[in-house]
Amino acid sequence: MNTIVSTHNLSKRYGGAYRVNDVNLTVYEGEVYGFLGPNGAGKTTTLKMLLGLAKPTEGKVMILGKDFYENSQAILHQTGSLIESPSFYGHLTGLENMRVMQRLREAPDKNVMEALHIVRLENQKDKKVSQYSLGMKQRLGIAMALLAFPKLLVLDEPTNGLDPSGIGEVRELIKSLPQKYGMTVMISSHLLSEIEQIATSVGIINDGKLLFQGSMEALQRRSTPSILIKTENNEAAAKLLLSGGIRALPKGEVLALEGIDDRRVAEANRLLVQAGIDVLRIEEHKRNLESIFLELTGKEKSL
Ligand SMILES: Nc1ncnc2c1ncn2[C@@H]1O[C@H](COP(=O)(O)OP(=O)(O)OP(=O)(O)O)[C@@H](O)[C@H]1O
Repeated sequence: MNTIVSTHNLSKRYGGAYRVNDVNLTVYEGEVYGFLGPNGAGKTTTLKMLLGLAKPTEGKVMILGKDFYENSQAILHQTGSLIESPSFYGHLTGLENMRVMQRLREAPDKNVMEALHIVRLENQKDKKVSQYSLGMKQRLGIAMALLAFPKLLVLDEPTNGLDPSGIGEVRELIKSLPQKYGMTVMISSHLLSEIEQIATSVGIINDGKLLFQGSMEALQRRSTPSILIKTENNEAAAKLLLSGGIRALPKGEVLALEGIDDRRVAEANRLLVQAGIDVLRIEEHKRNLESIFLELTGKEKSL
């Protein structure tokens, strides 16, 4: 697998504090990489550094196999992005705005209509952008990012301001880009549910630090349920189970057995009963991705 983006100890300090701290990202070709974190985690700052919109305090950015800061012109030519709110000429139509961008990006004529078609703005293309809704503006921003049909597309919270049907459309659009156009997509969001539905890989950032990076499957694997057992003597039970190779961690009134299958649950139960320790309760505690995310970020309230 080709690496399209990698960062090495990427850091950014604003004032006295590190807002992005030693971040090592790896994004492979053809992925939709979800960059997830609560508000203020450092997503936008990281994405800006990938695109030369903010200067790293420390660290290195490699894009398409080259050092970004030594090859920024060539790399930006193969990159499309939408960072924070898109800016437009309100007195011009959607199409005219696209034409301005087309000239800047030296993109072929046919791309303009194709990009407008992808974001479903063909029928609104002759309206002035000042009369566009927020969702239409967001879609025009995505069309502009798509205009050169770049190898790498970077979208910062692209569904912001969209209504539920708009969110669904943009989600489907993003998911189709790797297959249809060979693009690699990075998309940031503070919503786990959104990333879960779009991304094939995930990076989770909080307080400037990358807490998890891997495939969506790897993240989902961490959500195996734990088994909670309550006995009449948890301390003795934990010792006994450990001697049988089963780790049981005390959690309040119960013992938690992480990541074990049904057979091992039966074995644990048998061990306890045979040793004369009454088992009062066995229950399954399902951990969902939300709880893993909260555990990683420790930010329950901001979600
Ligand atoms: N130009 C700047 N000057 C000073 N501090 C900044 C600047 N830009 C960002 N920060 C700070 O850096 C931290 C990370 O901000 P950033 O915008 O990267 O977060 P984020 O994860 O994108 O969150 P959000 O979803 O709210 O935009 C915040 O504490 C923010 O206040």
